[in-house]
Amino acid sequence: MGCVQGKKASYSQQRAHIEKLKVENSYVRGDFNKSSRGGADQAKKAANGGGERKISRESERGISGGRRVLERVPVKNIGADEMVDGWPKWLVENVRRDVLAGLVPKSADSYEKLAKVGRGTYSNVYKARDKSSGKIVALKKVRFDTSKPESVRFMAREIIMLKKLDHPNIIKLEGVATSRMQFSLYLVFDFMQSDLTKVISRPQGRLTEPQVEFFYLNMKL
Ligand SMILES: Nc1ncnc2c1ncn2[C@@H]1O[C@H](COP(=O)(O)OP(=O)(O)OP(=O)(O)O)[C@@H](O)[C@H]1O
Repeated sequence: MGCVQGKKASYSQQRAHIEKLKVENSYVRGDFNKSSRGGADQAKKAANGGGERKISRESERGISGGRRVLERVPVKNIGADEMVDGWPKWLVENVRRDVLAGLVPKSADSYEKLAKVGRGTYSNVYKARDKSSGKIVALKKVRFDTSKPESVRFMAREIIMLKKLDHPNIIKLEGVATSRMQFSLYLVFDFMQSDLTKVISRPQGRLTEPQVEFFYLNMKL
């Protein structure tokens, strides 16, 4: 086992590599609750004919004399996305047709958000109910730094892979929903009641050896 692990990149190495790729491809890092609220406010404003506003973020520009030089740069206008066939224009213009093939564009308004259940490095995850079917799903909100083609294509690759993956141990991508916030999308997944982190940190204490073996084998399958 040790030899196998020695040859392959560890989970944390793989994870670090993915995080690096996301940074390089303009995913937006961190908690964007405030921005999300801003987005909702802006959507309301837009609905009222209130127009757009610029938001800015601190971006690392370089290191000078050992100190990080931060610059406030305008990132994007928040307002309604221009839509093409139900999808945001910036999305259809930057991904291959097959990425969205078979996906029916839904709006985030088709879901009732019930609770925020998790936070990824570049996303917030919500438990939500599909208003038409009543199904409980997980909405993973991914936001992009800008509408840079490479950031959208990076996400498109993720969608292509998720669409292909069909395995009982891999959570299924149900669809993609559009957001009221510009340059932002929801990936819609089956809702999982628990995950390995919750299982490991359960109040009953450490897992037994057979349980560890069970989870290990399932991860390898
Ligand atoms: N399908 C789901 N059902 C229930 N909870 C989920 C689901 N997907 C993610 N979560 C919750 O959200 C948390 C963060 O999600 P995830 O692990 O996918 O983030 P990540 O891979 O770090 O995301 P990012 O793409 O932003 O890097 C998970 O630890 C889990 O608690």
